[in-house]
Amino acid sequence: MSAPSDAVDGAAPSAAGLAAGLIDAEAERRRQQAESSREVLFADELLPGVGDEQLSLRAGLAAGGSATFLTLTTLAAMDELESAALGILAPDIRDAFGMSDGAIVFISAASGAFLVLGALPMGWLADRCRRSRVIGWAGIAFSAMVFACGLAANAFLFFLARFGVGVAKSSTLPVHGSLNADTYPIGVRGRLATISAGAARTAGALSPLAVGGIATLAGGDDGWRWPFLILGLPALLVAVWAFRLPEPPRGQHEMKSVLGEVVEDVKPMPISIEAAFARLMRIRSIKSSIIAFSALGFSLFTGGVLSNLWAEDHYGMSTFERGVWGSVSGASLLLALPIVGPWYDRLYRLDPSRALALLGYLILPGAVLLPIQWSMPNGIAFMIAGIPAAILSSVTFAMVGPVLSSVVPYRLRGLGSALSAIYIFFIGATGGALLAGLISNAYDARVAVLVVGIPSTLIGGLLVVRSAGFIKHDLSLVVQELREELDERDRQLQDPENIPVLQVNNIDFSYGHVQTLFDVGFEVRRGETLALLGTNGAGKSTILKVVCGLGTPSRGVVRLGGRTITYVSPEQRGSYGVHLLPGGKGVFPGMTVRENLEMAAFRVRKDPADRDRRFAYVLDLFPDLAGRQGQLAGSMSGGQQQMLALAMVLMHDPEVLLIDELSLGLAPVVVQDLLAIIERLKADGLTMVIVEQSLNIALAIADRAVFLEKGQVRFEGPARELAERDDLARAVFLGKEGG
Ligand SMILES: Nc1ncnc2c1ncn2[C@@H]1O[C@H](COP(=O)(O)OP(=O)(O)OP(=O)(O)O)[C@@H](O)[C@H]1O
Repeated sequence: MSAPSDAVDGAAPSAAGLAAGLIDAEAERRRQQAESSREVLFADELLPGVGDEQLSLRAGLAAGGSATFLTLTTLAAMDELESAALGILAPDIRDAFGMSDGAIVFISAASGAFLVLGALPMGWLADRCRRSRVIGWAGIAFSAMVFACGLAANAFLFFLARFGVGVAKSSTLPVHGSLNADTYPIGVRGRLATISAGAARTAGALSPLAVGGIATLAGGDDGWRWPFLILGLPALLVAVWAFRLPEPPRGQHEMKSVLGEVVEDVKPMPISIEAAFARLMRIRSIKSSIIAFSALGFSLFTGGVLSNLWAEDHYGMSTFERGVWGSVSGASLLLALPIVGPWYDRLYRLDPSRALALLGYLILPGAVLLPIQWSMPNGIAFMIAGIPAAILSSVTFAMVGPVLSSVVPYRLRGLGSALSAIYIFFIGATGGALLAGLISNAYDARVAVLVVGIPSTLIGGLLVVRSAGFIKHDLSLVVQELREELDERDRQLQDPENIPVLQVNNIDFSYGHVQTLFDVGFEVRRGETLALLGTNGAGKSTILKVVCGLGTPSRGVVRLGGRTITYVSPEQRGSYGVHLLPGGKGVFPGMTVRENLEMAAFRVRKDPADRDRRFAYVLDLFPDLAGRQGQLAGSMSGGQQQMLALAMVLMHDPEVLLIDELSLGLAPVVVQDLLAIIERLKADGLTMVIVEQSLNIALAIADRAVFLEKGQVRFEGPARELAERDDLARAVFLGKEGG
């Protein structure tokens, strides 16, 4: 039941009846929304990577060639070696530069924040450029900055060098993750991630020995510099080799698993970071796991440094002793990784939600293990007791990559990983470092670890378990999107002359938590005028926002001339010819008509011939405005201002013109003038989508109509057929103005 249809029936509903109706309608909307957010559209075996044949590691590696994996793993191992070096050398660097505990904890963990600065551009590059090049250049920068750490003359220069290392390292998560996911089949992602983490850990485990050994051998106050100076060279060699790695088609393994073939987008449209992030944060399994892993980051990143400081200050352990125990801890993780990787891959093939839940259950015991470790009576017991918690958190962190690769839309892999890097390292690592640094300075390292570590482990574990409940739904959306792409590709191949100018397919859209569009879809052909009709609040204006890029849908695709523009920015869509005339006042009232039009011609200010052509066209179309060019826009009538707003949007020479509320609030005589102009635009071949409250006006101008109710399409077809649908037509305002 809805208020508008009651009103049309002519019955005067009571206030209580209206309120009950609204409550019912809201309850129905919530039910529909809850259903659509968990609904699994396809059987398990149709989801990417689920129910596939078991794949041996060797076959998986052979499918993409082992060079990529080996190179990326070596680079990741060097990252880890370098990070571990910092943890081990922290007390020496602190003493060399006369810093406090808080300062060295902050500098070590703040690489996380520096890493975030690079993550966005790296993710953006990963989604649009050849990834091997990005990896090569980032590797070169990394080796240079590591070298600079060893040469730093004071604490500030050391801080700057750490900044450089952090930014250079930021390619690891977005670019390596994206390249690995597109190079190797889904069935081996868990194992590859654990091998990579294992190699990194081996480097990390050897690092304390190597780093401690080199620093002790070099001796003196400056011994800590040598490990940095020596590491720079091999990092440089691997980076140069990385330029030679092959570039696989994006999303190829999801496509092979779901469609049996690869549909390659050869000239993809540029992706807007804002749209990508908006879309990603609407995918619930991604959002929950990203927040979960950032909560975990609070304890994971500061834990190592604080343990080392505590071991030296409280138990009097030397650099070498700490190094040995760090190596033992790292080595014991290696025993766990070969179990978890295959376990994850097997579970994922059977049921992805169980694979994700497994990770959550592995995180939770850490909340009990931490206080046990930090209550140990001596250094050796302390180091041994820390091993189980370190293993569990590191194992689950190794799986961030495979989890994200499975649910992030393949076009957004780089930015998806960048988003998680921002959350994990900026909020998790830096937030954790600041908090732990403050608490450590005010109390001690133990209080810092317990206050920060226990809640973050609990929150992280529970959120990962929660995200397991959404993953099948989210994977089924991946399938739907891939199938839609294949159908579209086939359609374009069969009938290349007949590609619609605008396509809106399977769109879901929410304002915050309130979903307003449900599976909306329609097409507009070149030169066609489509009317969007519906009751108040049905979602008509929202559709226009989605088409012009002011809103990012949580599902579905928008295409312009057959090319996907779902993640393209509004400005860029404007340059491709999609323009919106918003409802309400669309002019600058304090400027003259001429100045308003000049503002609209800003884009072509450097091309006087084109600018003059547009002026001539618009002034010819609106002779009344031609005579009022010196008049202030605000002093004109509502109808004249609407004409000026239309003239301004036409100055952009649109290919698709979207008009919100064409006739709302205008006098009948003005509406007649407007309709004459719309007729002329139609005759000139302009494609238009017009939101219109009046059925009569819609019938007068539109070739086809889409009727919406409560965010769903109830009718799509020739406008005159809508007039014959009594049930729908009654719900629309029968236009006072037009007719
Ligand atoms: N910025 C916003 N934030 C939150 N909710 C919004 C926002 N804009 C619109 N809505 C809600 O979204 C739903 C669809 O609104 P929309 O404006 O798209 O409908 P419409 O069909 O154009 O209606 P009308 O003809 O009344 O403008 C409505 O329930 C509206 O209240």
